Amino acid sequence: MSGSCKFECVTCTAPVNIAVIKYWGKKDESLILPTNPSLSVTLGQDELRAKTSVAVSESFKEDRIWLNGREESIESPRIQNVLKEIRRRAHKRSADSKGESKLFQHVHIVSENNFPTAAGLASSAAGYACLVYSLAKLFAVQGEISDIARQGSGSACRSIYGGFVKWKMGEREDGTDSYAVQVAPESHWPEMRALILVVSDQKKLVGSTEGMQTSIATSELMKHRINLVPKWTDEIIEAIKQKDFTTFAKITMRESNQLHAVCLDTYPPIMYLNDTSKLIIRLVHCINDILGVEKVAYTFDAGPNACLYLLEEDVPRVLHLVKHFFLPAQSNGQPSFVTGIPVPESEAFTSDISNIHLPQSQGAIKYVIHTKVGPGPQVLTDPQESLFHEDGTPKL
Ligand SMILES: Nc1ncnc2c1ncn2[C@@H]1O[C@H](COP(=O)(O)OP(=O)(O)OP(=O)(O)O)[C@@H](O)[C@H]1O
Ligand SMILES: C[C@@](O)(CCOP(=O)(O)OP(=O)(O)O)CC(=O)O
Repeated sequence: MSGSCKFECVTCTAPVNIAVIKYWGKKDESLILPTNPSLSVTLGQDELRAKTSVAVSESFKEDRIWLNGREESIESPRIQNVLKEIRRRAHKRSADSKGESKLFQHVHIVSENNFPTAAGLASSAAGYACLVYSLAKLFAVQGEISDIARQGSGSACRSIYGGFVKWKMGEREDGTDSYAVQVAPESHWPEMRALILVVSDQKKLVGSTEGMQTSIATSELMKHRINLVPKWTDEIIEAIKQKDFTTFAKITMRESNQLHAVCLDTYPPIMYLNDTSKLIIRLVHCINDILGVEKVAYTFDAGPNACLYLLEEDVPRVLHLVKHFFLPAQSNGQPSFVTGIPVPESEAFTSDISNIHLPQSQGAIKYVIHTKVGPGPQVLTDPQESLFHEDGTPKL
């Protein structure tokens, strides 16, 4: 527990995850139960993380939430579902110990992301995982909590664990068997890297929630996908266990392409990929052709930003090409084009460039985040880290 405020409070961080087998479709909208299993890689929190402080006090008159410096409505059904479920489990746990007064107090929540919110960078996953993890610490809720995060935003359940994480679809109608499990820890494949190519950090036109609803309602291809995905999930888990990058990459790319084919098959069609996304896809295939084997994989969520998975040894060479084709002519106001883990200066891969026949698209990628596989949520014990002042008011 942080001692930074006289109110009882806890501060935690939680990571983003980017799926290689995507969740797309719900069979139960309110419990958030998926139509297929999914699998993701949890990314490093130095580069991408949500941070949340939660506090209880007798003096709080109502539940409240501040996100990125602004008060938001606490009435959002998803936040309400999360709060209700945490309190229900905390009450159950304390039933034998005459209950605790804090269970009857109101909660204040302050959260911020160190990257753009609602811009296709999985802020909802990190945000809800952080909220649930922090509340569980505050109210001493033990056991599985990824199923609570799932009720905030489906993909958030996978951010409760580090490394490589599967969200089990589950079969029960009450959703009790639909939760996340770690397939391999972050230490399993230390060479694995991710490059997030930020094409746009604007809010997307069709959110994931709405997009997948329309796909389920209208796409014929979706039925084929739902049957195929469990097999791909098993195969990619085996590839991760064996550290077989080629198989990992092939499944990742084909799976992403299939998701976006389903989006196009949705009526009216949804187009998350833009011209830059398509150039990135072509560049990755050119690089893999030059290298003679799949050394880089792309995957796209519900937006134009690419996540490239690759091994550490290939990062300088790939970044050199990304810069050649996409580096802005002038600084975009970004301190540097590549942020995150430092990359050693590359040799000049000039022959690569002459072998790739693609147009240069200067400035089409705004910036790149270089990160690796990371751990799950963390508790911050340093009182300085709290997002509350000592008098219990939020630091805004
Ligand atoms: N730190 C946070 N704490 C609580 N809720 C958050 C936090 N960050 C984001 N959210 C919630 O998630 C919403 C954004 O989710 P949305 O799905 O639109 O974007 P995204 O997660 O960034 O993109 P995508 O899901 O396509 O990767 C916010 O409006 C807010 O409700
Ligand atoms: C394309 C995706 O990123 C979709 C994520 O969808 P959300 O988890 O944001 O959807 P809701 O459950 O409705 O909140 C794929 C994935 O992360 O698996």
